[in-house]
Amino acid sequence: MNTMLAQIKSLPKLVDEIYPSLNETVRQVLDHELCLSVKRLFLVGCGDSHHVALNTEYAFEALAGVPTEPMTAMQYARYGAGFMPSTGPLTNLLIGISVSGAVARTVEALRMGRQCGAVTIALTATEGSRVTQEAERTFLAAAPSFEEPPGTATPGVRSFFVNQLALLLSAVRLGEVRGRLTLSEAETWRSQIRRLNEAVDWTIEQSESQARELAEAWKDANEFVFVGAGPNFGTALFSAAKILEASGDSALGQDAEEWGHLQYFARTAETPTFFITACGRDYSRTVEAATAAKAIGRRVVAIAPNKATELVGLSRYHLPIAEVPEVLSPVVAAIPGELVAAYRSEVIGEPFFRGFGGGRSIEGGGGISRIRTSDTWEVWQP
Ligand SMILES: O=P(O)(O)OC[C@H]1O[C@](O)(CO)[C@@H](O)[C@@H]1O
Repeated sequence: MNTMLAQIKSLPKLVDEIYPSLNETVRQVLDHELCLSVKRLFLVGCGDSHHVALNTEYAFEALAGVPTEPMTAMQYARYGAGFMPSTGPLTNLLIGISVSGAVARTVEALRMGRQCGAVTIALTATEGSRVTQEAERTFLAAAPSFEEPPGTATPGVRSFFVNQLALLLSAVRLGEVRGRLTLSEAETWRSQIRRLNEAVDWTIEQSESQARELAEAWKDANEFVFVGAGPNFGTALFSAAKILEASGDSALGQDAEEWGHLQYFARTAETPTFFITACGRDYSRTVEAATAAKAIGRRVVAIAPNKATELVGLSRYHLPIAEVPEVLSPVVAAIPGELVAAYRSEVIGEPFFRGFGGGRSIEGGGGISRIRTSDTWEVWQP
């Protein structure tokens, strides 16, 4: 049984299961006083929890009008927190994102943010976890548990999806209370978020067979590149992360402009290169980059809506995503990469996370990599 595929296919129902409680929690955590006073927002986390911050920066800026900085937990904790502008109480808002609530660097980021005067919120699936002890407020957002054979570790897609919805609803809430959105505009955004279940369902149905075919046809590939911009730069990083976790292949997420400055010069001609776009502000540059990629022999794939005819025309495979506003598009755009990763692992017979062998260990969330027990700033500070 491919548990990653099963998780992907559970996503449309997950919207129905969690939407009402998420919406309620957003209202409680983001009260009027905070919504009105905040001047800037820092979104921090590690891995998928960093990618979701990149996915939603655009929503906070466009829908809520709040300047937003998505940062890795490391960058914020050690190089950001101490340099936030001193604009007074309740003006710097820090949301530390950690599904497990136990990742040391995100705990440290929340601690440093609080010490430096930010309002701190822990967005987590784990009640009572370390991040909740560090932050002033907790935003609990958990996917209902998913039946899996005992001892199975599956690359996470459900928790990431829940966090995408939680942050998009937070952006709408901020926009509504701050008067950036009218009540009826806010309701329209909420109902579009609510209906993402249909868009996700459609995307899975339309892209699954192409994802499987591509995984079988390109067994020989030993590297995968995902390219995206704006909110879908995070999708590119996340898609590469799923390949690394699922099949262990070298995989890279890159910005659509940066690709032309860097990967364009990579020696291996036929690297599968996936261009992810919702046909938004990025589209003209994405088509230019894909044109160049095709010209130098890359195996080009489009992860895009059907209306992306120019991009699709350049591509060997098209994994269609539903047409939704660009600001919401990472919710659907993450699906094809997840499907490719799930099938790639199956086709080459590679266990998820390398079965945590070769010196790796699952306990402590990564064992020797010390993602949960790493020394924090106070311990090593000179
Ligand atoms: O959201 P969390 O629990 O802080 O985890 C962050 C990252 O660390 C891992 O749990 C393990 O590397 C990833 O799955 C995740 O992307």
